Amino acid sequence: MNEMAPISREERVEKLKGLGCSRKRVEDVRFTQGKGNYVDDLKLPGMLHGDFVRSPYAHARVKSVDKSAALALPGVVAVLTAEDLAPLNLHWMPTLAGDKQMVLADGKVLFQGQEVAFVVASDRYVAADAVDLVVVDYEELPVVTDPFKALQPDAPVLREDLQGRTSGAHGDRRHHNHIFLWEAGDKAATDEVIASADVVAEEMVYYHRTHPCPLETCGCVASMDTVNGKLTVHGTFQAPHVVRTVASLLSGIEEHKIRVISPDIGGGFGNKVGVYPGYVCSIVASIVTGRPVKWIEDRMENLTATAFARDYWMKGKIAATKDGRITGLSCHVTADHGAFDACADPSKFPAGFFHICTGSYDIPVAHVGVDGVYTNKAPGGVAYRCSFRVTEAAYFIERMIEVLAIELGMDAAELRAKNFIRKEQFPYHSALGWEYDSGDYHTAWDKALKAVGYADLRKEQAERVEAFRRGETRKLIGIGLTHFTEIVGAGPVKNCDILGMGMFDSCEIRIHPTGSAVARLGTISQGQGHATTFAQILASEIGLPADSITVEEGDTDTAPYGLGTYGSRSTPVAGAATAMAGRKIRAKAQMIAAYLLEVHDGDLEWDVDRFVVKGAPERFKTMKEIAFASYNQAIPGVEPGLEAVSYYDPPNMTYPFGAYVCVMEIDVDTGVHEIRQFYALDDCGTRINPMVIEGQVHGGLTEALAIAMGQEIAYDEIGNVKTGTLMDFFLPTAWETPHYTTDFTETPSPHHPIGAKGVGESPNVGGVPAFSNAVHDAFRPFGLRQSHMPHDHWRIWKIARDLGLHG
Ligand code: PCD
Ligand SMILES: [Cu+]
Repeated sequence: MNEMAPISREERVEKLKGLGCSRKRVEDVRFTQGKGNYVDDLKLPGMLHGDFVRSPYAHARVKSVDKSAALALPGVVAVLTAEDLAPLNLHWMPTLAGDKQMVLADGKVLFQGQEVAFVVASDRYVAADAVDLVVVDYEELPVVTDPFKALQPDAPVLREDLQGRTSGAHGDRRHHNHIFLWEAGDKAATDEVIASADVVAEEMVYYHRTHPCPLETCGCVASMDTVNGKLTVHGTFQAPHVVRTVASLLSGIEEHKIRVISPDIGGGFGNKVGVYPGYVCSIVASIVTGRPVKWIEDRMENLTATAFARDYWMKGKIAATKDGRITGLSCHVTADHGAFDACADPSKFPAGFFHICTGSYDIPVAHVGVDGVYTNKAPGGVAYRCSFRVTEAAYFIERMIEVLAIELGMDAAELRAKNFIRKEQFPYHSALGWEYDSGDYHTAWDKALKAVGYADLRKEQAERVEAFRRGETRKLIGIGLTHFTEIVGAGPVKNCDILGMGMFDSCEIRIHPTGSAVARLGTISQGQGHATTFAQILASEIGLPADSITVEEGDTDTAPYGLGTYGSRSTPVAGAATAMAGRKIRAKAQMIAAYLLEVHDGDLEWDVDRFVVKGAPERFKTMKEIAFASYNQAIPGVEPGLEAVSYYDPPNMTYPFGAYVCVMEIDVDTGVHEIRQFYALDDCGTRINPMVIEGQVHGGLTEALAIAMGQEIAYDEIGNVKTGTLMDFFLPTAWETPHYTTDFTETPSPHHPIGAKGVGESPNVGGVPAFSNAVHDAFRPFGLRQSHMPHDHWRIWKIARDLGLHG
């Protein structure tokens, strides 16, 4: 009797664990029990191991490579150099930015750690020993690590392969180390406003070079089945389908004969978007030897040779009226791209989406110009938890606002509120060409200031300064404010492509007869929890419990084509595809239900997990019943089965935003800081899983803490990487990580089928300026305007010293 008792509507909703539910992450059962399956766990019969000979020099001519001693070592199967790859035309490869990059040193090396030869051996240790036996004769060349010096007339020529070329993939080159000048906005109008403004604040804002440093380094296993002609590559790929297409174009192997699999990934953070020489060499080595070849980086290789992030010198001018209305903004960026332009940005945007740098403010005119420059540093320029240079943009504008507030003698919170784009201005067209889809900045800002007790904090800070001046304390208080606007979810295809591949995404759903399902997407989780959250979107759309839906990603033989996961695009693009595919399922289910209930389609309405006859609630068919009928009952005019696929090209990007406040205590004598409070309000539109969002925010804030307070990839004058190990490269642990208070407002995206915006990147975009502004704010009463990150203890101590605070 009891099991037949109808359950309430609320109970049915709850059972689905759909949108808005803090459903526990289904992935964690395997991750917390050591059952994850990462690329280095893969062991194939007869598998060989590859390892690189790397350049110790940042710039040198390679006069000869002698591999005889290495080849003589028992267990060594092959040693590849550029000469071996040249006949296959694989000694250079295209980069994501329209440049090309050496796979193995071809005549010279251009950065420390560059790949010179690839040793293949029966085990990893033999390979490493053989690396030491390869004798390379180098002739050192002058090194440039400073992008400004690289542009001087007498700077050494880095890219001899480009000599005489006056234009590149992104237009004119005006110097042998110049890559491009990219511009947006109205220069003449901006210059005019700045020239005649009441107040102009000018500053050089540097966002230093850093590195995503995922816990799992990059790697792959390439396996050529010479009998069937099929190549399988397992690897740490954030965009498996793109890797397949590129591998096909480069190797000439037909795309259906290539299978790319991203297994579990131990963090990506943008580091695993690009194509690395290790992938190409492993594939070639597998084809040559007919055996599987594994290549896995060590930590130093990852930090010194794979994609770095940032390295933007941003010279800004911001103009305002006396009472604090911003009237114009200009920015010129000198962007250090390293030895090859391998930035991961949509083709049309060599500076990514940097021109979101007007931020959350209604700025009538603006102009940006970005000069890309070659130096003797590692190539890359990936996101690292920012969609395509948005972190740089947010840091720039949030610093400029602070500097302007100093210039105006105005409170920085008030200055922000005065210039926010107002709610009724959305959709808002920015001076640099974006259409912000939605936002409600004042509500978020007021909520944040109220939550932290802003007025009281300012009072406490002022009292502390007085006490400091009286010699009663050596600690200052800094209040770091940030209001950021993100831009995530590339496409649309008409604006955004990578190597000509349009940035849509996809979802394919197959409902099984008993009412469970599998959904496959073109994206790939690296820890974000897609298997949990995408099932929730679907549960709400099709009325089957999330627990009955398996989400699969990362196998190009089974998943529909998609552009992968980075730039917080999975929710805005693949998440939308998931909802749309779900709606197709529901449309077919409605036809089936109408037949079963002997009514017209239009007489049915959807109710949580079933179709109900309007006005007759006792007559319904559940999704589970419909699924069974779809396979097992002949329905006139309807094909058997219940499947759908959606390829979704978003009409616009989504614009998440947030308001962050960091309260920091700084010891003037030691430079040691303590974060007393960190409040983060995020608005990512409709929230799929609040717990996953909170986890994303905690992770992103901790990366922001790292970047702002200590993490950097630093070079000395001759191009040695000074921070190539975790002894020197700051990676915060629970010890350094403060407590975070998270909060939210919910402003749905008007164009996304469920109103969701991305969130994964936001905490980094907003976090870095919040931490950095707190440091600056502590010393503001003593005359500090701008000081470069990272703010490690030594640099903070130096600020205090330079301001004369050490007595
Ligand atoms: N509204 C909403 C949104 C979102 N979400 C969720 O959250 C997450 C995220 O999302 P998104 O934002 O969309 O993103 P995606 O695409 O998925 O991802 C990406 C990101 O993600 C982040 N996070 C993370 N986490 C982890 N764990 N790991 C990793 O690696 C990572 N990474 C990082 C990065 S860096 Mo780049 O690449 O740089 O560009 S970008 C990035 C997922 O799960 C989702 O679903 C929800 O729930 N809701
Ligand atoms: Cu990004």
